[in-house]
Amino acid sequence: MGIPPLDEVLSAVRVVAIPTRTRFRGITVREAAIFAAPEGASEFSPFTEYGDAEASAWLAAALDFGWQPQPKAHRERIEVNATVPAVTPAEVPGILARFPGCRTAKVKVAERGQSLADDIARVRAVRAAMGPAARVRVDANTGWSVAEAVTALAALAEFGLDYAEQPCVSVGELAEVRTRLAAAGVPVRIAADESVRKAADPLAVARAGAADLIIVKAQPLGGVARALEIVAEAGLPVVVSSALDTSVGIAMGTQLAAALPDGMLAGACGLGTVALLDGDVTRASLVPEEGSIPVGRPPLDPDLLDRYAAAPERIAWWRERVARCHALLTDPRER
Ligand SMILES: O=C(O)CCC(=O)c1ccccc1C(=O)O
Ligand SMILES: [Mg+2]
Repeated sequence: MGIPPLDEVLSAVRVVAIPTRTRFRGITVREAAIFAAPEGASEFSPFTEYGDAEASAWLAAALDFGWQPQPKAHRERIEVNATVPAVTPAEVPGILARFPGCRTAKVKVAERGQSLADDIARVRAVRAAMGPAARVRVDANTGWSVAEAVTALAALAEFGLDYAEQPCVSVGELAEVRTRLAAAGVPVRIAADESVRKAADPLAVARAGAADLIIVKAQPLGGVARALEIVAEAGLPVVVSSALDTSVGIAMGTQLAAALPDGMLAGACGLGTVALLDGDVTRASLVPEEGSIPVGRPPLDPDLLDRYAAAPERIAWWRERVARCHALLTDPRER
């Protein structure tokens, strides 16, 4: 894949700072670099604490989506899950209301500073609000030890869980949780997220048999085409997810989900998160309607790019980050 020259990339970039409607991952303002690129709008939005080596995969994805033709879409809409941050039970109905028609919810658990009792109360509130037929998932974002994961998932299993996403940090721990839950007769599947998107080897988890399914995200995996290769090699069912992107980054996710062969998708995708933002860069936001979002590339809105423009020092910071990551992708001496 040819990488466009840095001056062309920098002349296409805008930087936005969009408030979130609810604190998520400790974030209350989401910053993103948005490109008005030849193939359509593209997004580069690694979290600000990520180093350049990790962020450069996100830039490869943004340049691929903005400058290269994308694979054929096999579907027009993508079913999405409601994403429930680590809120109190009283806040659950308000969060779910932003995801109209969604029959699957993914609930954040194991948040730092909270207890298992908080997680149980939150999952109970989600199950109560959605009814017995809904699918309920949890995402611990590596927050548990093996022992904590087994205890927590045995307790949460009473609410009927579709799967538990990344209960622990390492591939070895995921495998152990999976084995211990099976031995204890606890019917909870394990999904790998960080073990795919942050690992030097995204296929290690599949090779080790450490998960029942994998979460794939286009930006951290280096783009739609690379993510499709990983899916094909992993041979496990897939849920496509995002990283709290604007509708432009979500569009990259819909492109990936729509390109997957039938039968690979393990249910609703985690692509409904524009509903958690208090703004966007397009008037055609990819927010859930009747439980799904459309596949496609929404046009950038110049007024919204102005309204959410980041402060000058943040724009400079992002432009320098783009330049450093671009160098990592193009200059062999940087490897
Ligand atoms: O999968 C979803 O429902 C939404 C995306 C999500 O949870 C997320 C968003 C930002 C950073 C990390 C994660 C994650 O899946 O761990
Ligand atoms: Mg996750």
